[in-house]
Amino acid sequence: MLYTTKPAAERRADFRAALSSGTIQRMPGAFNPLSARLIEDKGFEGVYISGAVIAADLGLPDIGLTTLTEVAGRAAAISRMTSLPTLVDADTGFGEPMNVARTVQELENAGVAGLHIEDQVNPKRCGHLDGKAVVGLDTALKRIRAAADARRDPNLLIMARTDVRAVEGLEAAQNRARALVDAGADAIFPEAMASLEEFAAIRAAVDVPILANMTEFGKSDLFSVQDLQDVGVNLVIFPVSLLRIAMGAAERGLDELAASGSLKAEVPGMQTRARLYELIDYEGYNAFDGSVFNFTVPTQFTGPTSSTKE
Ligand SMILES: C[C@](O)(C(=O)O)[C@H](CC(=O)O)C(=O)O
Ligand SMILES: [Mg+2]
Repeated sequence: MLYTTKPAAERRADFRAALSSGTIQRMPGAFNPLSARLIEDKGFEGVYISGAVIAADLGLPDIGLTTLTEVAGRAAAISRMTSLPTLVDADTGFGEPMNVARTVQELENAGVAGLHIEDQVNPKRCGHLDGKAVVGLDTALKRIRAAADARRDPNLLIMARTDVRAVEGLEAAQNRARALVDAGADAIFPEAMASLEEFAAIRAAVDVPILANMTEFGKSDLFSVQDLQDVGVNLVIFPVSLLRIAMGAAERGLDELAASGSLKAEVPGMQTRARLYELIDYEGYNAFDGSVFNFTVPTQFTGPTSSTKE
């Protein structure tokens, strides 16, 4: 009930340990707080909180229009739903290095295990689109130094994302990754890698954990978790995937409703009422107050609640 009882400090310590375990950490992006619950229930190791998803959810393009308050609110709402570590996308840090310091403290307050700050200029864009621009090395390093100095929990993971690969090439990305680690980055997110060999090159350049971004319709092929682990990647995100899947299903459902006037044909593909209540732990609330769950869920169409569980 009311979800995680594990303090954020413990989730951060867990994340640090997992990243040095040698086993790749799989972090699908939660497109809302409830989907974080699903990610945990299905046995994944962590939850990603995507800036692109927060923006899309607000009906905005992912070009740095969302505010720190919106991102921190969403990060808190998702982080409280899971005992897994959460990693949040802090875009360019929401301003100058001083703003980056405040960003880190607000996101730390939100209970995340880690955050990433990128070296794009503002207005930024999806890292897998053409026409990006990056800030100079000096500004990029200042952002990361400010971030590392601002945290109060030493286990809060400060990840530096570099978008340099698509702008200046792989060698420049390796050099920038090294400099970002020297400036205090605990991990590196090399954006828009073109191949597994490129991930291996970043792996060879730094000795901190590295992330692979398996976003669909982007510049990287969708490598398997095993392939990424084999080239030394420590965590992989599927940032927008669940939103894309859910929106795809919503479109198909609306088409069906418009065409036939009923959603009856869609019901077998829907999450059942019983499964929804299981995920939100309705019964846990009932144990607290017996008057909240004094009904039975109709069995019509409910099916097994955990049919996909092992
Ligand atoms: C990872 C990312 O920063 C995000 O906001 O989720 C995006 C994902 C996307 O737009 O596909 C990115 O810039 O790669
Ligand atoms: Mg982003």
